[in-house]
Amino acid sequence: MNSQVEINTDQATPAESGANGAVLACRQLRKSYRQGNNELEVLRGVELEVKRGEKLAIVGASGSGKSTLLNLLGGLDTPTSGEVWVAGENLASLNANERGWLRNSSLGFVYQFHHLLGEFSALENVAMPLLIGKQSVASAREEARAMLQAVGLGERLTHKPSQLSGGERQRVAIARALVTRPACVLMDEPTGNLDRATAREIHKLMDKLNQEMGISFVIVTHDPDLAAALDRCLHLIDGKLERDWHEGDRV
Ligand SMILES: Nc1ncnc2c1ncn2[C@@H]1O[C@H](COP(=O)(O)OP(=O)(O)OP(=O)(O)O)[C@@H](O)[C@H]1O
Repeated sequence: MNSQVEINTDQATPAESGANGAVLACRQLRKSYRQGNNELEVLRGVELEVKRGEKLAIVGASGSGKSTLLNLLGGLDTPTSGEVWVAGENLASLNANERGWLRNSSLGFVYQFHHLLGEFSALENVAMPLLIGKQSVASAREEARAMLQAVGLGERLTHKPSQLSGGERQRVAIARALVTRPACVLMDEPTGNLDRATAREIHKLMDKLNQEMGISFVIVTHDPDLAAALDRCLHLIDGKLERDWHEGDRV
């Protein structure tokens, strides 16, 4: 992996922070699913504030609601009640277009399975969010190339996802999430599908990009090593976020 590539930090300023310097926050967030006559209350008043540059782990048992929470924080789903604030904007106060724009400009997403577009090259996949953001093709390709170099894939620009290894595909997904210089990247089990050595490489890369670009990370993970290596680790228990009692005063 090429760690020598310089990222232009002049352009790396994350989107405006919200109140209290939070790039992402939620208040009294609740989410229930209706199944026939039954109501499944998954989130029961989640409170969260993610500061600029902070790396946060969310852990919890299978089915505790971690992906549900991440989807609400990313504006991909709507809460039953409560508020989500992204870069100082209350998502509920925006229309669908405005929400889409804010999502594209302020947030990045990385999932366990990369969700790259199979018919496009690595370069085209990474350039896509910039093109959606109405950037010119030439500058979108240039920034995508620089970001792929930053994640050590400068030699793989024209490869399609099927021509890349699992770790390389995940690095393309990370490059795609970071290329818009978002305030915060939301990750759902980003290395859950990779072997330990590759996962460790990806974790080091996330650290490097976090330090160089000041981007915040919210990472849902079952990996205790990754959770312990981040700034904070919160447990989703009974529909609420609780600090990790292993973390002492770090929360
Ligand atoms: N669209 C839906 N309709 C009904 N129930 C749902 C829906 N989405 C999720 N659930 C339920 O909500 C609960 C939380 O699901 P979620 O995927 O958020 O859990 P998770 O903590 O991410 O789990 P895992 O660690 O296994 O991925 C589960 O019991 C799930 O069955």
